[in-house]
Amino acid sequence: MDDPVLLTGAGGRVGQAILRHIGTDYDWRLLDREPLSDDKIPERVGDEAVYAADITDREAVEEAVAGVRAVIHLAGDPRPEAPWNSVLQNNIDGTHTVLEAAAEAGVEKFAFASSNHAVGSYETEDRTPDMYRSHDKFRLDGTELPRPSNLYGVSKATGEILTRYYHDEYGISVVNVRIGNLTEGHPPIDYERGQAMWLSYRDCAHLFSRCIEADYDFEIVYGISNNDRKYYSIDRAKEVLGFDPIDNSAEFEDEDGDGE
Ligand SMILES: NC(=O)C1=CN([C@@H]2O[C@H](COP(=O)(O)OP(=O)(O)OC[C@H]3O[C@@H](n4cnc5c(N)ncnc54)[C@H](O)[C@@H]3O)[C@@H](O)[C@H]2O)C=CC1
Ligand SMILES: O=C1O[C@H](COP(=O)(O)O)[C@@H](O)[C@H](O)[C@H]1O
Repeated sequence: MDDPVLLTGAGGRVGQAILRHIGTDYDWRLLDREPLSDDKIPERVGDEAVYAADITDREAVEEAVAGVRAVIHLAGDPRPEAPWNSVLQNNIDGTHTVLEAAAEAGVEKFAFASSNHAVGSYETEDRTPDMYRSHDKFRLDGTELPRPSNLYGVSKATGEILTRYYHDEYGISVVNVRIGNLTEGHPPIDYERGQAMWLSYRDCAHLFSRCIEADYDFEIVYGISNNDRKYYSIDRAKEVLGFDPIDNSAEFEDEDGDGE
């Protein structure tokens, strides 16, 4: 098997979506500040590959990243309403620490869990709710500047800028995945925005496996399923990563199917 892949934030929702679907495909190193219970760890992953550490702990991160070929960096405060102190420490300082350690260790690929909230302010009053509906043609495609909708979004946009610097300065291949709304089993109910940016668990795992496998330089892509409703283009993820999502929130629409 190839060199290991480090997954930070392995115990969370995105981490578990990945491990449930592709947990046996890679030689994982798993890092989370919370101890991982046995049911969260794929069978083949031994204790020596599991790190209970904070991503701001440079020494611990250096140990976890030594000899890995790729990093999927998820650890952080995921709350859209998270206060500045928390996003500064967990999302900005933490991401900086992981990038520093990865660059120093000569990691080849780095996938960063960015967010829809990095661009949430494109959802202006005059565009919504139409942009959440399948007839609407408005699309963000990853070439636009960030327009964060909260301080959490600011921290994710800052993470993207940090990855840009580490790509340009150290040559590490980077893909920023602006993840939509990961919900298990079915899209969010009675929440059009969430349905438009739904990412199913299996599509999420497939997308991050493509981030490990594909060749790229620096990318910003959107991570949503193959939804009829959408305001994020997934063309770039398809083209560069070979992303081929199979779920679609329209399959769960109400009976009249009016998309509203
Ligand atoms: N779930 C979603 O729909 C979306 C998630 N994201 C991003 O994906 C990433 C993962 O999100 P979720 O799995 O939903 O969150 P989660 O809260 O379920 O998982 C995050 C994990 O990271 C760990 N963690 C947090 N801060 C840490 C630190 N300083 N050091 C070490 N471990 C730390 C937590 O213990 C937790 O297990 C986050 O960066 C989030 O911003 C982005 C967009 C949408
Ligand atoms: O970045 C994130 O986005 C999702 C979706 O945002 P929401 O405002 O529509 O709920 C959110 O659920 C997740 O916690 C967050 O990390």
